[in-house]
Amino acid sequence: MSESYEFLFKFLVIGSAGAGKSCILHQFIENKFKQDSNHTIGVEFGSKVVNVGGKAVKLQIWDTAGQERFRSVTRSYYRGAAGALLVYDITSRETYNALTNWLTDARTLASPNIVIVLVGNKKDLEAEREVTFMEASRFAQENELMFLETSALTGENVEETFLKCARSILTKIESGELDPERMGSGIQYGDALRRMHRQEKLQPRTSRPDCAC
Ligand SMILES: Nc1nc2c(ncn2[C@@H]2O[C@H](COP(=O)(O)OP(=O)(O)OP(=O)(O)O)[C@@H](O)[C@H]2O)c(=O)[nH]1
Repeated sequence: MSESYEFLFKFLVIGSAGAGKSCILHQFIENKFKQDSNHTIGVEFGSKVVNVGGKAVKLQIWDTAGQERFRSVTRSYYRGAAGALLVYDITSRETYNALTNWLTDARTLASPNIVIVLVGNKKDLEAEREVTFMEASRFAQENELMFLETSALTGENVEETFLKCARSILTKIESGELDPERMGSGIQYGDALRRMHRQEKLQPRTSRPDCAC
């Protein structure tokens, strides 16, 4: 598959251990459920080119360990992320209660303009649910987050979650709210756009046909 893309966005996947972060990433990239997922040691990486409103966007995704003992390592990956998936497990109130801490880390350590999607995972385990959709939805609203429930097992809403985050970033670039050229924006131009910008810089459009000077 061609690796040609217009933008590259750096994404983080954060949240408590066992929430299903690695399984979500695996489902997104491989289109299948990761059997026997072990705890992530430090950070893992994946990437995929997606179509966002007709534009090819490469998502460079860093899947971080949820375990406390890796916190100092994972924190060093937050810088310069354009988007984040903040994951909890709908069958574990403990992972939901930890969201505020994860959110504080994301907002202080990553780019201040980071786009965050709250993800309630394990939607397939309805009978074991401990956190209602309404409750999490309210939390998302209060904290200006987008919100979706997913199942890494069935694949429900997994791709939609990444696309939702990418779409929001792209909209902000197009409206001028996000500047891809700002250091640490977590956004890079792909080859075609980079060439165009370089050319514009080399050949500034100074001569105007209607100009008498
Ligand atoms: N039923 C169900 N189980 C899931 C789902 N997603 C993950 N799991 C299970 O939850 C457990 C933890 O999943 P992981 O993806 O390893 O969790 P993690 O958030 O990456 O954990 P850390 O790497 O320790 O931070 C595994 O046993 C998975 O099989 C899901 O959507 N549904």
